Amino acid sequence: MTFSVSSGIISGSGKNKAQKEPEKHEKTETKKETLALGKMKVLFSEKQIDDRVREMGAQISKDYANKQLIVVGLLKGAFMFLSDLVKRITVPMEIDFMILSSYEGTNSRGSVCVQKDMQTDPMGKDILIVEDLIDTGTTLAWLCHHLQSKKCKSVRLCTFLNKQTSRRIKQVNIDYVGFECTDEFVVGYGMDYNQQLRNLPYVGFFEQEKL
Ligand SMILES: O=P(O)(O)OC[C@H]1O[C@H](OP(=O)(O)OP(=O)(O)O)[C@H](O)[C@@H]1O
Ligand code: HPA
Repeated sequence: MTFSVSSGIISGSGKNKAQKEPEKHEKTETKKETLALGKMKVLFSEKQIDDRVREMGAQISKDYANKQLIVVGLLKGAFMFLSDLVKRITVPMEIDFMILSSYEGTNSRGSVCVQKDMQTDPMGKDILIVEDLIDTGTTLAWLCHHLQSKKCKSVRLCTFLNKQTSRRIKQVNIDYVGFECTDEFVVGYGMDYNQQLRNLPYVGFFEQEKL
């Protein structure tokens, strides 16, 4: 697949993402270029995703009968999964969002900061955190710890993808997992490559071309 983007966009500073230095241009206007990112391999199709999300929704509906459910989506990555998932949950709920960002140190990504907090007071509520993927575990480990101080009635974690990776540095208990996922840089269904490709309705990765 070739993917046409402006050099300014593709060279963004996303963590754990392939980095590409912007080309230097004499003129300041953004130059359009076509980047060959390799062939897209589909990991999870729309049909597989739909089937699994329905199953997850049914399970969550059972588990949260008679509870005060607040579904909290972590933006941006979880937006598509959350929107599909809540349609399959049949118990009453509130929906809220957070934006967290983590910083890379020389060896680890330890610090997380809240860019946008949830609007609902979580005290006494049953919180279900909805995430697109867990990689190092930093984001969810930090959030669990953070919510412990908020006197929630319960906190459970739901992730669409659980990456099988040696980069996992924080062990977190995940209550609901959509799919176990190989250690590829995945895109689509909310997940990005330098902020692009979130809109793909399936999950894929770019196969490295053999030399
Ligand atoms: O387990 P971790 O190593 O903490 O990584 C997982 C987080 O990283 C990605 O978010 P990102 O910060 O790229 O933001 P995004 O959701 O806006 O894509 C992903 O969406 C998870 O939230
Ligand atoms: O595989 C990934 N895709 C998108 N964003 C990510 N952040 C960590 N891993 C990934």
